Amino acid sequence: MELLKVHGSGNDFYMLDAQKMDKQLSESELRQLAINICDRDNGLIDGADGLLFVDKADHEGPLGRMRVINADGSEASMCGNGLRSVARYLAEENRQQSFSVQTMEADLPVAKMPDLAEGVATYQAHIAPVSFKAEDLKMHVNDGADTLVDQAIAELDTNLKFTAVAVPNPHLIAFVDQDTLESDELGELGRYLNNGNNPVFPDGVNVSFVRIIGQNNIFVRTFERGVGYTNACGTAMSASSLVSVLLHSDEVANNAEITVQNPGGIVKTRVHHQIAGGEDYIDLIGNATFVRTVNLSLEDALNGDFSHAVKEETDEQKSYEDFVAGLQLQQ
Ligand SMILES: N[C@@H](CCC[C@H](N)C(=O)O)C(=O)O
Repeated sequence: MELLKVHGSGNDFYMLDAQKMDKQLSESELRQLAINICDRDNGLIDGADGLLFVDKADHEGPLGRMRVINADGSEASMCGNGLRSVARYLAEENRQQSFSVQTMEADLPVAKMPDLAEGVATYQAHIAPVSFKAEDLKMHVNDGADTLVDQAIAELDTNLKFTAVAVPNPHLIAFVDQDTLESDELGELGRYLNNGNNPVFPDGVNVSFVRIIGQNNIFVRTFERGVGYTNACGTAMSASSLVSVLLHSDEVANNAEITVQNPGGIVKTRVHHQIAGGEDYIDLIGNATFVRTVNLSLEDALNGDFSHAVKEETDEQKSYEDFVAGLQLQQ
């Protein structure tokens, strides 16, 4: 079995192509594989934030299908950073540069973009569908409110105001100052809202703190459902860009290129908020770095034995690190 280690802005995954396997995985095997491989202490090399499972699409149109399994074995409906790496993988396997990828709720357009820097392969992913409805978020706040936009949550012990949006995985977003951004208040919220038995988000939620740095320039830090703190979360950065346009349009503009800084580097977004009606969507542009290939037996991986894994590093991680080091990032 060959796995490909990839990342988008430091949000890292192992990618597995079902069509290159000699047996079909059961659902329980897929989840156990994700849990074993992603473990940061005992997993495959340095572990990962999740497993990207690539397969052929089950209908005409898309070039392939992406499923994303979090490090805890839960499956999510979408993965923005992962979709860019899947797009690159399918582009190179099929010699195409613009196509769609089947995801849980939609076939999403993806495209190769000009490299952000030498050796930094760059792709764009279309992030949609977008919903602010409590039922789509599986959210129960403020006595059954239908939406949550720039409001306090009565059920939480915090003075912060939040906006909840599904893209389509669920995100809870608050604008904060630098001190709060650097505190563990994000972790406290994230751990509680993903503890599996809270009344607010019983299925969990990705929680992000956002600081507006300047004109069309934001910083996003995320505690992810099913993972914990990550270097970046593509859907969270996309959702945060949309909410920034809605609530801070004087600083973050619709239909403009937004720089989104994160602990793992940067991405670019472009929000398409359909003022005259129509579906909102966000373009997410950023690196799709291939770090290494790893060969190991499926049996070993399912047993959590990685002692016989054979790895081959690329030189792309150095290119990405040089790119980030060269950025004039504002904190
Ligand atoms: N990091 C991903 C999101 C992965 C799924 C998320 N943790 C969830 O459970 O919704 C991204 O880049 O969007």
